[in-house]
Amino acid sequence: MTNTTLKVKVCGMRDDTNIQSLAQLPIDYMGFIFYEKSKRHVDHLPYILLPPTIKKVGVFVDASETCILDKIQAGIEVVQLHGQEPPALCKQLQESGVEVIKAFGIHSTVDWTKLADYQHAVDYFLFDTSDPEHGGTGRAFDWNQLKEYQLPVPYFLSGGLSLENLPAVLQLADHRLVGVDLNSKFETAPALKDINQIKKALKIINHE
Ligand SMILES: O=C(O)c1ccccc1NCC(=O)[C@H](O)[C@H](O)COP(=O)(O)O
Repeated sequence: MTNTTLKVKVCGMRDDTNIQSLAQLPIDYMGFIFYEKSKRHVDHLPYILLPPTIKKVGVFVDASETCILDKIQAGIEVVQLHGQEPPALCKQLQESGVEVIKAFGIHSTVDWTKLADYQHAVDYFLFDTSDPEHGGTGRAFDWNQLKEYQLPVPYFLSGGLSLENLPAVLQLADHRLVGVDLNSKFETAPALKDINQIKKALKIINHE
C-alpha cells in the first residue's frame, strides 16, 4: 500500500447548489461534461466561484478545437478528452496553458502501444471502462489490465469507482496512480452527487 494521498476528481456536475456543497470539500478537480449525448451534459460552465484549490475540468468527446478553446476562455483549467483526439491536439492544448488528461477506455484487447504517441503531449492519462458511450458507465474494468501499462505518465483511475471498491484501489501498488475519478456511483440522479457519500469516499481515500 502507498502512503501518498490520491488526488480526487468528481465528475459530471451541473446543479448550482450541489456544486456549492461539493466545493466545500477537499477535492482537487471538478468535472463538467461538454458532450451533449451524456446524461450529465452542460453547455456552459456554471457561474459559480470555486476555491482556487479546485480545478475546473472540461470533459469533451471529439469536440472541435474551437469549442474546446471557447470553454478554456470561459474558465476551464483542465481538458479531459474521451474521444479519438490526436496527440497533436493534446500538445497544442497543453501548450496553451491548460492541463490535459487523455482518457482511454480499457478492455481486454487494448493496444497499449498507441498510448506512447501521447506521452509527451498530456499531463495525465485517465483509464476508464471501455464503452460506446465513452464514459459514465458505472462499471469498473478489470484492473489487472493495468499490468500491461508500461509508460511513466501518471494516471487517474476511473470507471465505476464506489465506496465498495475504493479500499481495493488503495491497495494497487503503482506509483503512477495519482488520482481517482468519482461519478455515477455517488449520484442520487444523473449529475447530482450525494455529498455524504463523497465525504465517506474522502475518508477512505485519505486513510481517516
Ligand atoms: O459521465 C458521463 O456521462 C460521460 C459521458 C461521456 C464521456 C465521459 C463521461 N464522463 C467522464 C468521467 O470522467 C467519468 O467520471 C468517468 O467516465 C467514470 O464514470 P463512472 O463509471 O460513472 O464512475
